[in-house]
Amino acid sequence: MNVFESQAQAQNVDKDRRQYILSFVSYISGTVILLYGLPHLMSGNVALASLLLGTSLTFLLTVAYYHRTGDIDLACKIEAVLVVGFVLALIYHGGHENTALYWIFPFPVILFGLLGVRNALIGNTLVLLAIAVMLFTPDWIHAEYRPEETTRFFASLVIMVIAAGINDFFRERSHHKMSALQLSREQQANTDPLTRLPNRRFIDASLEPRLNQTPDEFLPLGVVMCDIDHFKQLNDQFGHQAGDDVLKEVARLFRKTLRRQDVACRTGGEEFLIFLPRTELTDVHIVAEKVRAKLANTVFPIRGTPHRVTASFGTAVCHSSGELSATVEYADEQLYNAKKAGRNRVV
Ligand SMILES: Nc1nc2c(ncn2[C@@H]2O[C@H](COP(=O)(O)OP(=O)(O)OP(=O)(O)O)[C@@H](O)[C@H]2O)c(=O)[nH]1
Repeated sequence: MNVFESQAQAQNVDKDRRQYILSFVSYISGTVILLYGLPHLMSGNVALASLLLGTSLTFLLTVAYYHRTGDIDLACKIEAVLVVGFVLALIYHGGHENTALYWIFPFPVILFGLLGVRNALIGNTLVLLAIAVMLFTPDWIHAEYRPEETTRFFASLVIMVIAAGINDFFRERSHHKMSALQLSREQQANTDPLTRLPNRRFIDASLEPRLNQTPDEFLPLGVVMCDIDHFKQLNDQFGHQAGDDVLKEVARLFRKTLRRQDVACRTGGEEFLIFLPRTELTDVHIVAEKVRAKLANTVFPIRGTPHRVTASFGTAVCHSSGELSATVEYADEQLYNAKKAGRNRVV
């Protein structure tokens, strides 16, 4: 399990941005192109009307495809291909009274929004090359542009692509920096500074929301509550620093013993909660027993003398996303029973 969620949240923010651009291109541009195309249909300009109405329809179909599948990457790629096709076809045709060149400017910017800096730069460069070929070999195209118009248009389009590329490059870079900063803040807030394990806040801020979002990834969720035995005595006898060293060593043992998808959190002084995704009670017991035995057999050198530390464990299993708190409470009760029954055991 990815313990910290900020990376995924940053990706969601970026996905939202691309979704807005896709919707803007599809709904706004699609509608404008449709309204622009209808009069040409009425006036019998079939070629231009088909180009405009066909583009408008395919824009709307692409956004419908996205709403059906949720596949933003593919939807943006399809939309980008349509944008490029529309631009080239419009330049070829010339549009209404050969005014096509005036309508092209927004589209390189749209490509940056849909594809990201790298892919949009490649796409825009190819489009520029294709436009250059079309404009500077006028015999190949249907439209008739004035030579001075094509040169100025092309120069300003190149500047536009460069400006949009620079703008998007720095926007993307600051987005990455901000998400890295957010990730590090989130990690700090959700991490116990002594043991570097996730803390109680992590459970509320990250684990529980994820359990609610994707319960199948977790359920049945094994819960083990663990509490070091006679820790006060150890602190009193050897000092707080020795107690801290033991806590760090216990955290290290958890990391070494548990699976990658399991999460051990430090929830209180000498109290830990271990979450075992997709684990039934029998296996929860086996894991807790393995941790218990490993801890009991570990020798802690405290002030130069070997020392042994034990812990008690309470186990439970969460079968539905709404039951997490109740399951943790039950594991706590089981821990109490383990303490009552003599400590250094799993109940
Ligand atoms: N070194 C150290 N000690 C801590 C920390 N947090 C809590 N403690 C100590 O942990 C001890 C917990 O003691 P108790 O709750 O009485 O539990 P216990 O002595 O382990 O007894 P049982 O749980 O019944 O076996 C207290 O002395 C706390 O001061 C910490 O971060 N570092």
